[in-house]
Amino acid sequence: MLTLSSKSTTVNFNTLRPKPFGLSPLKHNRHDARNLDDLQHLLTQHLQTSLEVDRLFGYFFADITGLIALSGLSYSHEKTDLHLQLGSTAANSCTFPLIHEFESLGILTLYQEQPFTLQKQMLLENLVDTLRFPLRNALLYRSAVQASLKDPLTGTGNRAALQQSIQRETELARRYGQPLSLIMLDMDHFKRLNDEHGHDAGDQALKSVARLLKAQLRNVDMVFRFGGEEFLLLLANTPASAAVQVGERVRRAIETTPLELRSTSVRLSASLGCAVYRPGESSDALLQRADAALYRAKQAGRNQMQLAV
Ligand SMILES: Nc1nc2c(ncn2[C@@H]2O[C@H](COP(=O)(O)OP(=O)(O)OP(=O)(O)O)[C@@H](O)[C@H]2O)c(=O)[nH]1
Repeated sequence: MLTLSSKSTTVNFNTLRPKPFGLSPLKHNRHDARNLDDLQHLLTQHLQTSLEVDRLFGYFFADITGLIALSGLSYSHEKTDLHLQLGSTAANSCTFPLIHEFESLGILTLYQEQPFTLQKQMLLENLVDTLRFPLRNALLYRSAVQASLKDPLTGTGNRAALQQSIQRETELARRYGQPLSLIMLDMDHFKRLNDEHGHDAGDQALKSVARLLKAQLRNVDMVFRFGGEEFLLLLANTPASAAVQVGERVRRAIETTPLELRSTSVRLSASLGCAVYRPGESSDALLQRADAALYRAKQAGRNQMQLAV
């Protein structure tokens, strides 16, 4: 069911659908009415050409604002934390919960300076309807892509995601001369934890550490599970001095957050190696330097961070 609510009204369009476009100026003008058909046709065609959510809304907004005055739109899909806005917000808004077979595809809000007439709301509802199937497909595609880049146990990025991100971030750091730091983190004595408390306890420890890492970092920092009990933190726009602080914060958070198991509580620790990107060096070389620093941290007694040379 598609329902629409505006600032002051809530309209169920299942009951209103048979009504034609009504008394708006569009109704009296064959040219405009033809354009509306064209618009619906054009929209349907455009929306078939992309599986990317932001592009779909880009086409949608560009196409309908060619005929209908709107200031902007916003779209949010809470389930996937997807939010986007095009144009600008305005005094009046019209909100469309997008639903496909009982599944929420998100909420679309359209903005304009003038109040929305009922006719305009109905017209927009018809146009919004063209989004439903393309949007459903785009959301499915997006979640498949995201799943393929996530480590299923910890929800952090996986190795494939790391490859993409590190290429992009080193390229950006090189082009804009911004500092980029990379921290490689390896849990200490993880084999012992598995051996003494079982593999499930080891898995719980990895999940707990992933949570701690995410909690300690900024939104723009990236966390990846690099190997079994190894994580990688990619800190964009972060020089060595700040990376050292981040590393120490993370190390301390792990050290001071014991893993609570059913019958006991286990202390955890991790060793870290940090390398700061040198303009022109390959991502592999950067990773190798972080790895060498991590090795030194292990050699020096664990539960510490070493900076790469
Ligand atoms: N529970 C669990 N254990 C894992 C996973 N991936 C790797 N491991 C275990 O992590 C352990 C890593 O052992 P080692 O490489 O010897 O390292 P360590 O025992 O942490 O020793 P140091 O790194 O030298 O402190 C192995 O026993 C792996 O089986 C996982 O997904 N879950």
